[in-house]
Amino acid sequence: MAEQRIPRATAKRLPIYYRYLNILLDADKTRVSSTQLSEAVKVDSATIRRDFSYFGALGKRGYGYDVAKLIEFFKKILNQDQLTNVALVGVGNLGHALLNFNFHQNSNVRISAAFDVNDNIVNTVQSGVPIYPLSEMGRQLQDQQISIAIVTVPERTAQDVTEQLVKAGIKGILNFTPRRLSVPDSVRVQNVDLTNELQTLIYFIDHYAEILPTEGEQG
Ligand SMILES: NC(=O)c1ccc[n+]([C@@H]2O[C@H](COP(=O)([O-])OP(=O)(O)OC[C@H]3O[C@@H](n4cnc5c(N)ncnc54)[C@H](O)[C@@H]3O)[C@@H](O)[C@H]2O)c1
Repeated sequence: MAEQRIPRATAKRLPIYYRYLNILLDADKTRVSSTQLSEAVKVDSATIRRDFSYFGALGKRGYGYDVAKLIEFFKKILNQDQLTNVALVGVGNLGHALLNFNFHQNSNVRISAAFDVNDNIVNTVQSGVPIYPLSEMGRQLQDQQISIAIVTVPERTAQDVTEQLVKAGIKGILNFTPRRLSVPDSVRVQNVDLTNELQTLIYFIDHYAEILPTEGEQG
């Protein structure tokens, strides 16, 4: 990832830009203006220009941005020029869905190892991903150089699993459980809560339907 600190809202938009730039490249487009990008990704053009300026990517007036150069640029920032392996802990309903989805069709992230306590699925391969017992977590994470884990275990075991992940050297956790996890400062947790997202959406539709979303809410 980029060394410089960028606003969280900007970081969240980078994959959206990257995906659309690849669509342009596939369509043999060599350049794009911030206005065209804005219409496609539904982020206002001033925000796009500001986002790009954090990385020193400055468009030329009357020319716009060079698509291939931007892609190369974002590829590095997003680590798309190398495959990032991530682990999944808890292969139940949600875990299975994520395994089926796997990420590598759309990005250079893939789930390369999954862990569970259920004897019926441990030591099997699901959607092309091996499921290991928890006892193998430390070794697998180290061997596969995995530093990110997705946690989809029941809430009651989430903290315990987190502690094992931290012990195994994990640096980032994508937490799907309702439990707010305690981790050392060196570990970053990103919470995903579909109910919360839906409620936020309902709130905005009910209260602000006529107002365009601002930067913080977009993307
Ligand atoms: N964030 C969201 O939007 C969202 C949506 C749905 C579910 N969830 C949450 O995701 C989690 C999983 O939900 P689900 O429906 O897939 O549950 P599930 O019961 O179907 O699956 C849980 C899996 O975790 C395994 N497991 C239990 N203890 C474990 C441990 N200590 N180590 C490793 N694996 C363990 C179980 O064997 C099972 O395979 C729950 O916490 C649920 O609340 C979140």
